Amino acid sequence: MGLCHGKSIDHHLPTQSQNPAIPIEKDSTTSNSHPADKTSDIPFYSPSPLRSFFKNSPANSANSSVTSTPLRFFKRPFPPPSPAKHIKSLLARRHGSVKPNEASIPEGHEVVIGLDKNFGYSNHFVAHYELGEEVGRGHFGYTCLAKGKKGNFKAHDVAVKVIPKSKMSTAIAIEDVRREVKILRALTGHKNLVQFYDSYEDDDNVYIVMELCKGGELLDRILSRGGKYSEEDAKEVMVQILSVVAFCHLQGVVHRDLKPENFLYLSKDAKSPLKAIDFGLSDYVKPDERLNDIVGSAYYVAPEVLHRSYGTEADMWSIGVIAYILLCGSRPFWSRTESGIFRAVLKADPSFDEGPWPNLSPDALDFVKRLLNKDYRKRLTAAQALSHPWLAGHPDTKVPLDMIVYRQVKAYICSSSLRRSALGALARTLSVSQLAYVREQFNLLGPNKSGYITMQNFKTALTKNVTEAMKDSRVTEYINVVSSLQHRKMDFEEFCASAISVHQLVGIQTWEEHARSAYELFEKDGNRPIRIEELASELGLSASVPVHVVLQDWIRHSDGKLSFLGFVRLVHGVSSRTFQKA
Ligand SMILES: Nc1ncnc2c1ncn2[C@@H]1O[C@H](COP(=O)(O)OP(=O)(O)OP(=O)(O)O)[C@@H](O)[C@H]1O
Ligand SMILES: [Ca+2]
Ligand SMILES: [Ca+2]
Repeated sequence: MGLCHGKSIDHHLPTQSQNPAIPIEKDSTTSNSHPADKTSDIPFYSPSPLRSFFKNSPANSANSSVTSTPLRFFKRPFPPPSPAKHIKSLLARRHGSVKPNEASIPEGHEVVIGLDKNFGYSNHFVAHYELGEEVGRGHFGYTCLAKGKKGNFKAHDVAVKVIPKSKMSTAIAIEDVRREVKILRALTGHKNLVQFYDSYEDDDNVYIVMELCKGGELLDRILSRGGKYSEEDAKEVMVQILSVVAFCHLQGVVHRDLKPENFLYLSKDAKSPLKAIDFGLSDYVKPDERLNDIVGSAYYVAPEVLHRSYGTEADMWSIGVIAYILLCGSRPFWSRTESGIFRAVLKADPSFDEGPWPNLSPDALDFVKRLLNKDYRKRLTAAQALSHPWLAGHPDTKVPLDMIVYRQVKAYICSSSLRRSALGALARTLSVSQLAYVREQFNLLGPNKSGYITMQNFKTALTKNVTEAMKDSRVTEYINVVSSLQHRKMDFEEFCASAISVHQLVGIQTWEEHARSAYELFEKDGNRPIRIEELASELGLSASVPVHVVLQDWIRHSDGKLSFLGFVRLVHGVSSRTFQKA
């Protein structure tokens, strides 16, 4: 669990102004000298031994003379954040009385009565594997090398994450481990996801056996380059992260702890694939569902997670933070204390003024900004991010099906004819390149020879992508219910109107122009005189809404047709709840 205690870049990036020649390795001065850093002298927080793989690498030695580390690294030292205040208490609630500095207490120290710590996994770990040296540690688990003794894995090297049962002192902590194994087991078959092999248990531990990643953490590579990537190298990383996250989201799984420590390279090779690990905080989420528990790592946590209402978009924020770090080498939201970081996440805009941002491509800037949008509705989804012009030309970019499209289309079908025609006008203002992602999604849905799709196509397309996780997350069930409601055909033009997200369009620079030209088109063949009562009923507003008050500006007094404001509000989509909230 990486809440605020994950290894931070601070531990490893000494400030050049203090000591320009310090190679990037474990920095004992920063980690031990700061009084707030209670984690620094804890065995669980020592840097992963995998770092030693890098010690003699050319990238690492070259780094000792790095001069291009961005300004923010020079200006102030990066003491680790102080232990969490309110978030720390949430962590404690989740994991009982476990405090970071108790993380290495021998098994059996905490006696918790009444918790069922039987997972139903095989008891024969020792018969199957020979445990070797430790290769990494996290908050509640440590990972060892192991060799198979028999069966398919005989003489094969694997990684085993060992999670001591003594650390599972609440039902939630036990459930987290159960879910971690279940999700890892279910999410098979993506090349950027660590391959799960098996799970075991004995009286003391749970053992998760998986593919061994020998290439170290992404964090190590970032550090070994002085924290800055060229755009091309950053793209390489981003495409892989987005690809696996788009896959998880389609399966109805939100990772909730995306950070450079949780991506490992399979080998030390420069071209090695990157693998997502650590599904310890992951959860299932249906397309319309909102989660509310605050989990994650402080630097990477999305604002809506702190507001306790979030979905898969929270992962996209974390990816935005990773992208920002890759491209400029410093964190977008930084403070000395954890509560300060949260304040920054909620209120501050990341800086794009200092070097190297002015020299980066406008596409790179736009990409990062559209991930670090505080309004989760305006943020890119993983599939959209893969279609973003910054990555679109990349050879490994393969855009998968995006559940947001399903959500949009469903909302469109349930909308009034007035709104559908307004959305149609808006879609007609978008260029072919702006609609490239919608076109890709349409093709993925497999239109028939005449170029039409129905909701049934969503079901068929999803079935092609189904894993156990999709069943566990009940995404399939959700699709089944809705597809039985609607069999209407839709051509590409109508699909565009239905699939575009107005909230996301508002986030682009040219929104105002689109809205104006769409209104002109709507004026020509969609706008008509409408009474307030009729409008209210088209919008499906309940009787409790004072329609003459809230809708009066929606109608143009000169001719009784929809005003520009009414048009804009209409395309956003409204419900009685919108007005009750206002
Ligand atoms: N498949 C693997 N191959 C090699 N090393 C691994 C593997 N899985 C995990 N590790 C190492 O073990 C470390 C801890 O694993 P993991 O992040 O899953 O543990 P955790 O206790 O859940 O961590 P956290 O404190 O971030 O929640 C990783 O950071 C990594 O260095
Ligand atoms: Ca974890
Ligand atoms: Ca981890």
